[in-house]
Formats: sequence, C-alpha cells, structure tokens
Amino acid sequence: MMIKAEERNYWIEDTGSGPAWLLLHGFTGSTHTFNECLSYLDKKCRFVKIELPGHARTGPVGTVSMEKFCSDLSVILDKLGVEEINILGYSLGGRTALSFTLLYPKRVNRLILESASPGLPSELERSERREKDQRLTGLLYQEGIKGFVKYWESLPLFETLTKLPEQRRKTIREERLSHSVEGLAQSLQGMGTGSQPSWWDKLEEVRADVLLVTGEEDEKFRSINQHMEHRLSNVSWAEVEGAGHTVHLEKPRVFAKIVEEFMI
Ligand SMILES: C=C(O[C@H]1C=C[C@H](C(=O)CCC(=O)O)[C@@H](C(=O)O)[C@@H]1O)C(=O)O
Repeated sequence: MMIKAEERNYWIEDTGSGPAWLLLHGFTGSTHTFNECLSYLDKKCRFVKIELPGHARTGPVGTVSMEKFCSDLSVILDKLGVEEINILGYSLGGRTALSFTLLYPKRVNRLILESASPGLPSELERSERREKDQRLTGLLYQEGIKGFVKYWESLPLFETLTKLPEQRRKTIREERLSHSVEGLAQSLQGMGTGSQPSWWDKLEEVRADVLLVTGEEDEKFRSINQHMEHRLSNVSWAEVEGAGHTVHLEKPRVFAKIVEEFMI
C-alpha cells in the first residue's frame, strides 16, 4: 500500500502480528530483499517493510535527506499505529536504521545493523564521497539502469555474491533493475554515505539493544563495525563465516537464526 508523509508517497508492506519489526533494504534493494531469510524464521512478528526514497514502487520522490526520511518514517509509523519499533537494516538500510534510532530514540527498542556504518567521520571524507557518488550518478545517466547494475554487481564488495547459483543471482539482478535512474540518483544525492551526518560521536548515546552482523569476508565493514562495537553500549556482534557484504542473501538460514536469537 502507499502511505503519504508530507508530500511524499511511500510503498509499505505491513504483515503479520506480534513484536513489530521494520525492515530496511540496501541501495538498489526493495521490500523483497529479506524474503528468503525471513522464510526460515519461526518466531511470529509484525513486519513493516518500506521501499526507501528513489527505490522500486516508492520511486523518485525528490532528493530526500536522511533526516527528512527519518521524519517521514516517524509519520508513517504513527499512521500505522506503531509507537515503538524494532529495526533490521542492511547497508544503506542500516545507516538509515541507526539514523532513525538516534533521531527518535524513544521509538526504537532493538536494532540489527547488517553491514552498516554510522557514516563518514570527517567532512573531507564526506566531501570526497559525495564527489564519488556524483560520478556514480553520471554513470547512471550515461549507461542507464542496465549498465549501472552491471557495474554495481562487479564491485569487489559483492564478489562473494558470484558464488551463488545463477538463478539466485538472476533474482538479485532483477531487484536491482527494478529502479529508475532518476530514483537511484536521488537516493545517492539525498541519503548517500557522504550526504548523511556522521553519527560516530553519538554512538554512545544509543540506548537500544544493538546486534551488529557482518560477513567474515567483508573486510571493509568488519573493520568499521569493530570501531562501532567499541562505542556502542548494549551491543553484540555476529560475524558470519563464508559470507561477504550481503549476509542475508549469501547465508539466509544462518542469518535467520542469528536474527531470531536476538528477537524477543
Ligand atoms: C560500494 C560502497 O558503498 C556502497 C555499498 C553498500 C551500500 C549498500 O546499500 C549496498 C546494497 C547492495 O548493493 O547490496 C551503499 C550504501 O550504503 O548506500 C554504499 O554506497 C563502498 O565501498 O563503501
């Protein structure tokens, strides 16, 4: 269903009953992203899935900053009658989950951050990342969605996905191809890693119980999460053997077990 927040309409799926969990996909993802791993969950939960600005059925809604999206999310949760929520976020969705937790601390109970970061610590790094994402936007417009996805799939960060059976890779590719150039460009500009605030100096303020999940073969985000762990108070960290950045797709059963053990 579509739910309006200010002048933006978001695609939302609200299913099940029990403790409410908000599921936030990564860049080029959709509400389908966690479907396989959730199929291995026994625990009954209410799942609220949303397609982030610029993605899939939400589509291009203008350039939405991380803070503005979190404000929209609070409106959407109000409209769904959800006061307190638990959040599972992957990559971009993890950065978004952490942002919402810090901006609306009374609303978040438990937080699972898969392959996520609190942003970039210095303005120089953020500026350099914004320039990099601007070049990525140029590639989007130059090559179109098919050419962009071909490039995106080839990034070293996703090398471990090549081990998946072709049919699984085809499904992931179809999800990445389901977005518009304009939508992904707006996502990069508004909610890109270099566009959001750095939360590094605020991690100790997080009161929610946090579970960090990284793939053992994702060196970059293992290192980031090592630093995050030192700054978070109520935190545990699961490193998944034989997985890279996209743990929930590479090891869906293992990921589901880790998540289920953290859910209450
Ligand atoms: C390539 C880098 O950064 C991107 C990597 C992961 C994030 C993501 O959401 C990818 C989801 C996916 O394709 O499965 C993305 C983000 O946080 O927006 C980053 O731009 C990198 O080397 O840091």
